[in-house]
Amino acid sequence: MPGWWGKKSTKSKDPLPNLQNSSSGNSTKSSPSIKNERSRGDSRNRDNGGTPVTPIDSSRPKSFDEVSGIVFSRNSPRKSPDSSGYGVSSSGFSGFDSSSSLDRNYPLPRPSSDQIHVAGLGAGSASVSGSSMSSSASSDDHSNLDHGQLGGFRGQGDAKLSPLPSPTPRSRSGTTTSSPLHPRLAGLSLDSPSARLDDGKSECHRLPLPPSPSSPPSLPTPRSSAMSDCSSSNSSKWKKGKLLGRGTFGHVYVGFNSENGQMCAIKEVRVFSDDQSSKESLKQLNQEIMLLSQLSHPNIVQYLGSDLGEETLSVYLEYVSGGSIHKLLQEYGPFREPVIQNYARQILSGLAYLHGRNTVHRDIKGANILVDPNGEVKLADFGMAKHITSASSMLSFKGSPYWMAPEVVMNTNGYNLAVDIWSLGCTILEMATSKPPWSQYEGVAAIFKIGNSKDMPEIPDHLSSDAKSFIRLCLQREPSARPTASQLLDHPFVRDQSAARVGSVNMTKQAFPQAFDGSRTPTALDLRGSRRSLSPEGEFTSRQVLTVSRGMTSPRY
Ligand SMILES: Nc1ncnc2c1ncn2[C@@H]1O[C@H](COP(=O)(O)OP(=O)(O)OP(=O)(O)O)[C@@H](O)[C@H]1O
Repeated sequence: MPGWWGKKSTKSKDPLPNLQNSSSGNSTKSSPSIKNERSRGDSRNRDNGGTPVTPIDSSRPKSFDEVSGIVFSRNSPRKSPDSSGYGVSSSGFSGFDSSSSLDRNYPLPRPSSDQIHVAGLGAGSASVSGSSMSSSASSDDHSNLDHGQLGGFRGQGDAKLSPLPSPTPRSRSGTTTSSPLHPRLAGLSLDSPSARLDDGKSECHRLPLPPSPSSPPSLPTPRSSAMSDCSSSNSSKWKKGKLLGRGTFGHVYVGFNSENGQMCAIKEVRVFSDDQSSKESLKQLNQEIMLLSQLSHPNIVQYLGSDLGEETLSVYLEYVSGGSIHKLLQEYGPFREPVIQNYARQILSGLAYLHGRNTVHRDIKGANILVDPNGEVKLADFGMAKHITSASSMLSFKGSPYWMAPEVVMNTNGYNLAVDIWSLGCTILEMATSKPPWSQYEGVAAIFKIGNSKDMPEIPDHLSSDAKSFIRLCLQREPSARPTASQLLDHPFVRDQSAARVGSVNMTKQAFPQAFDGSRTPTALDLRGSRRSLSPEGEFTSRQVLTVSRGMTSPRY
């Protein structure tokens, strides 16, 4: 066991930690989870009109859920398993040398965040994400929110409910996108349990332009067909296919456009039930729409449009048929290091792009990272993501416990983009072992390990020194000591382009050799991949893609 691991984690020897006696000595952290969603200066739960959080009966043993007001992730290892930068400079960072002391206590520069926008709705405030947790004593980061920059559900007709003006959202075709939100949806007050569209009819709204460079030339682009055609509902263009999976707030189906042959993923949420959970679902999905609609990057699942129907809100997303990293781990076991390197580089690339837009994902983990048949990795599930401001780092307590950064657990001074770097480190460990760090501990003990101990999660010995160095950098307890995503792109673990030259295709093949049985005919979307390779040197030819995509079996859903 490497010395820097600190003391060995001993399963369940720790009594359930008394979080009230947190070592940080901050009285507000007695129960990190309950209080953390509160905005500065306002501890009331705005979503429930200031109703105080139900006190916990201290006279009996408590589960973590009770202590924290948090319900654990469906992906929690102790729960049922998941059924479930572009041109970013290193901002003065001098690079990595794996043999140096960088991975110990190298004083790394803080991520630059000159102007970070607060754009998120206070999603998830009143309940729980299935793959994540959030405090129930939520306001919705109101103190951090600039509603003038985000469309939302606050107040019908509220002039503040405009989409983010900056940075100007552009589609991959370079055209400025319009608001993804139906005006009436934007004006829908979630505070009113009876909020409905006037006529209840299914309508479409102006949609952002799709990634035309990736669309097969022989096929009409989504914009030229379903995506920008507001004369009829998007839903009439997309036929709902098989169920891909269930999230906390709805179901995800395959969608097929019988007019142009394209496929998508349809995330569907029932919207007009007059219950809090439905409103919460809608709110979270709206947040995801607002954020995703402004993003365009090969390593981020592309938003294609949305459709508000009588009873459902459907969000059309790029279909990533390989399933999540979590699912691949479940099916095929731990990944080999070259695959981890390749995936890590792509995740970092997506994160560098996201962080360059001052947006934090907040729920990076294997279950929220999808993989294409050609090995292209996409960040998904932006329900937790937020734009943040440097002046008001977030205080909300959201994310998935085992992937959660110490500052989120303890939440002494809020947190920032660096939480995603911690979660990336956890995800790399997840890829190497099929389990997240601290998975040997039950929820509250894991939270204690993350938040109150100085221990480093166990890093497998079989990993290279570069990999270990990379993971240790990500898992620096002091957020400011963690490198930024763009800095990490210079780390030898991911900088080495030999893996990229081999190409994502071979990486995938190497990772899942049993999946390549030659049985599957390549699709148009497979061909699309040949024009979308991230790596400058690693562009693969259509032939390569054809060779590999044939036979990549989809994970079982
Ligand atoms: N764009 C997509 N392409 C292919 N599959 C997808 C896509 N988006 C989601 N899925 C799959 O659909 C299922 C449900 O996804 P969803 O994002 O709703 O929930 P989740 O991430 O499992 O949980 P939660 O939203 O509660 O965190 C998952 O299995 C996920 O892998």
